[in-house]
Amino acid sequence: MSTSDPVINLQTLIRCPSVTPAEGGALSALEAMLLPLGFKVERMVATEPGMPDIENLYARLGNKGPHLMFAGHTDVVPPGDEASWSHPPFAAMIAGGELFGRGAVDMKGGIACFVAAVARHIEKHGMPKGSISFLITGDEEGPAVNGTEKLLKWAAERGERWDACLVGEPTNPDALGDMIKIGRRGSVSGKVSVLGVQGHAAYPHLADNPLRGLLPLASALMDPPFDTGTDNFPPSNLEVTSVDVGNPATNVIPARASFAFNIRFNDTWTADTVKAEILRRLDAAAAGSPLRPGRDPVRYEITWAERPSHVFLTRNNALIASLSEAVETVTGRTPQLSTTGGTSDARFIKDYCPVVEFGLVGQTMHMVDERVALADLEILTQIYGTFISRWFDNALLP
Ligand SMILES: N[C@@H](CCC[C@H](NC(=O)CCC(=O)O)C(=O)O)C(=O)O
Ligand SMILES: [Zn+2]
Ligand SMILES: [Zn+2]
Repeated sequence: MSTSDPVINLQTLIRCPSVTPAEGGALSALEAMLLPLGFKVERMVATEPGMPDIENLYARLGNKGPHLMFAGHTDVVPPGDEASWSHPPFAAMIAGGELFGRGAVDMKGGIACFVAAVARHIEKHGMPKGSISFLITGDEEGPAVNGTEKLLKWAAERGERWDACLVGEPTNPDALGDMIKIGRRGSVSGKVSVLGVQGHAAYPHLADNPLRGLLPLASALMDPPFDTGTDNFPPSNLEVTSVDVGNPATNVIPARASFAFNIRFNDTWTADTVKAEILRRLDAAAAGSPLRPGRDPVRYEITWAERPSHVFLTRNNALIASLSEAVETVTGRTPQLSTTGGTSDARFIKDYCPVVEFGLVGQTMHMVDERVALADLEILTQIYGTFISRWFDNALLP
């Protein structure tokens, strides 16, 4: 099997229906691509009480340093309404110069190009001047509890050490060469419950409507802005993502009402300081709510989602330069170095080695008719190949 063609690699991967948490044959297909290239491939199943077991894969080519890791995920989000797709989501059909299928850009496409780039490197230059590893999880789109975080720990406990990592998530907004991600904002979620007194809607003086308290508390979290951004990060931003009362009766004032929120925060904050600011805002709004004249302060409870995601910025100039130069060499374009968007598994990898992210154009990720231009698969393979050569050359400089 020729693994130097990213289109064939991607068709093979898309035809494995690996919707989280199913492995769907995707890791086995990847293993079959890596073994003939000389990789030592290991499969690791991660478990957590109350959660589905997840299959992950770690593969290494070479046994000396320097050591470059490629990281990503083979799990995909569900296809949604399959009848709405122009081509079946797991058929990997090609039409009009594009390859259609769930995971085409997020991010089986990135993995297909990793493999093709390594295969071509070996064909052209022989074995790499150090080691290349693939750290691939089946739990990125899900809770991410049995995925990259555990796989890294498992590999590190077996003595694995890495000098740098490239994550192949789709980082480009419009065209290949637009954007490299060099860090990510942090993320904290929580739920606020406002406590009231249940009663008859026609006798409100006998009750205490929690919705009158909820509105100023929710507003106080969203405005004013937490900051205006920093040198390396966009502004922090909090969104109220859900309001829940669960009251089926129109003539009953409910006993409690709650709202959920999520904040993406920059390096002005840590998870702890941003939580403290959220509490400060809630307390101020609860005490001074203009919607409750003459009443006691709003009573509320808050629960935080279990695991915050921490903000990070990669400062390894050699790694960033190797990737930027590779993008420029192949596309003629200078990529923006960005920390925009959501979090990724790079938030776990940054604890082990410097990490950057570059992949396909993300416009159709998670959508019906997710698809990638065949030309982009070829270009990304060339970028990854150029990056491999440059990174090892830089890493081996005296
Ligand atoms: N489900 C995971 C983490 C969710 C990560 C998610 N990331 C993206 O959507 C990537 C988008 C981008 O590249 O900008 C997010 O930011 O919510 C968990 O709960 O840990
Ligand atoms: Zn992804
Ligand atoms: Zn995704």
